[in-house]
Amino acid sequence: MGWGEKRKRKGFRRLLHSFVYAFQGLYYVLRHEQNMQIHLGVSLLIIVFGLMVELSPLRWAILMIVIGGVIALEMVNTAIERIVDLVSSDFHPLAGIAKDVAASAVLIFSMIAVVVGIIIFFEPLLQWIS
Ligand SMILES: Nc1ncnc2c1ncn2[C@@H]1O[C@H](COP(=O)(O)OP(=O)(O)OP(=O)(O)O)[C@@H](O)[C@H]1O
Repeated sequence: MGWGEKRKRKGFRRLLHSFVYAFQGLYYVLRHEQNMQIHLGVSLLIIVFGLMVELSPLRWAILMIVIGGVIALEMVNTAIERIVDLVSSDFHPLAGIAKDVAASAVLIFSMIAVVVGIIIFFEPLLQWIS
């Protein structure tokens, strides 16, 4: 079956394959991207910390959105890096700009995630200590 035929698949099989491809992407970034391993490690620590201080459901929801945002953005960054490498294996200023801008998107969101994390944990941490 050619690539064009595969793309025409419909229904449940297509849905199943979409999940398989998505998990292949997840496996790839987990294996090859050090930043992703760091994000995931930090996220797991924060989740354990959240369980310790017994965050409220609303605080959990915000925390999950922020953690998911950082991880998803890191994946989009990796995808952009690979596409840039595919279309421009030579040095090119535009290739550099594309990678730098994608990386700064992760940076900005990560910095905001830290601020949101401080806001979320501040009160529960004070109560946990006292
Ligand atoms: N083809 C290119 N042309 C010009 N500059 C590039 C090119 N490729 C990378 N760069 C510059 O080098 C920086 C690092 O690129 P690289 O592909 O190593 O990204 P990285 O974030 O280190 O990737 P990884 O997460 O896979 O280690 C880019 O942000 C960009 O400034």
